[in-house]
Amino acid sequence: MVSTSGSTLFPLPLSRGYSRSGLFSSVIASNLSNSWISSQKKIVCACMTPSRNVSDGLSSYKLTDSPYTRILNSVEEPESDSDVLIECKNVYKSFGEKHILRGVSFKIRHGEAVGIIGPSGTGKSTILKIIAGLLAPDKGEVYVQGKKREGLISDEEISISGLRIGLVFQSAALFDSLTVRENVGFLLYENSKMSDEQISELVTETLAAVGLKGVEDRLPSELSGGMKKRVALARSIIFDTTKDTVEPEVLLYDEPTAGLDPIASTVVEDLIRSVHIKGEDALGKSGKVASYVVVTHQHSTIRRAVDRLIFLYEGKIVWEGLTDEFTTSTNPIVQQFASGSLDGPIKY
Ligand SMILES: Nc1ncnc2c1ncn2[C@@H]1O[C@H](COP(=O)(O)OP(=O)(O)OP(=O)(O)O)[C@@H](O)[C@H]1O
Repeated sequence: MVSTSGSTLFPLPLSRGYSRSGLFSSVIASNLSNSWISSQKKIVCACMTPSRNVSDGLSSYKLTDSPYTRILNSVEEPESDSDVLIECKNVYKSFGEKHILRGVSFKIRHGEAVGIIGPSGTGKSTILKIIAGLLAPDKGEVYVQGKKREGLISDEEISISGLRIGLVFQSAALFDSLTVRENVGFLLYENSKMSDEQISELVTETLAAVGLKGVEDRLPSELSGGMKKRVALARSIIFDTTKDTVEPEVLLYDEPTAGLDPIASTVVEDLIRSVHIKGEDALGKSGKVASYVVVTHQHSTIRRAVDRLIFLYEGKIVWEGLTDEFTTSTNPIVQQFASGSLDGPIKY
């Protein structure tokens, strides 16, 4: 996980010299290291994996509105890549002597809900950070809407790609000394021309969309773990309503249900669905998130929140398929992982 001293948010073009009060600047300074701040300008990214069952052969795809509905019982990918938001091509990443990613390739298409699963330490969070532009691959490329990303995230890239990429961290990573309203509206307070009243209204509306009411003036310490995750989600889906166009958005969730009880997990899983363009939020409006990628270990999250899975093991994709196919796969790695057995190719 990205270490942020318990405080961070995405997407985040951090303050560019303008701050409507000293409050946010001082909070950032007290919460985040300079190197972290300078690395967090803004995320623009979207990856989607073609549903390909590497070891089992591709089974039927049933995704409604998916390009894969056209290629039932075929290992071929859709002919057109016009809906590909993010592509990772042969990505390698090492940390010192540890070779974490060893040639990872996949695409994320518009409208997809993708899960990345696999044993601990196989590089799932690392691939999210590479997609988000927080880490650079040692080798290989990341394409955002067909445009190759050079280096890490930058302001230039934002305007070129026109795709907003949000990363929702495992810990809700809220600013402890800011209220819920200030946390959710943070980017708008820092970067938009919206008035405080407009932002406050929008924050209330966005919180309602994730099923939270009357918590605007609370501090994060006054919220339960599940509520904090919902606040973090609200923060990642709030948009500047004074802009003419709303950028398409890809959200990357890193273990969004880790540490939650089963019911709180269900709430968060449904929330993830509801803010997707195929879902409907608590206010009955369709969601704005074009595609999302979830890294998770939770079976309930796999079943409930994603349509397609990518299985990462020892730095490579060893299996891809629909969520339904996960438990019936004949791939011994997948079978062992799905059953939680100690016997099998995965060694601990
Ligand atoms: N910045 C870093 N410096 C050194 N090693 C790192 C760094 N980031 C990750 N690693 C190492 O890379 C490996 C993969 O980490 P990563 O967090 O991507 O795994 P993961 O699959 O998400 O694991 P988990 O399921 O346990 O969260 C781990 O061994 C981790 O210690």
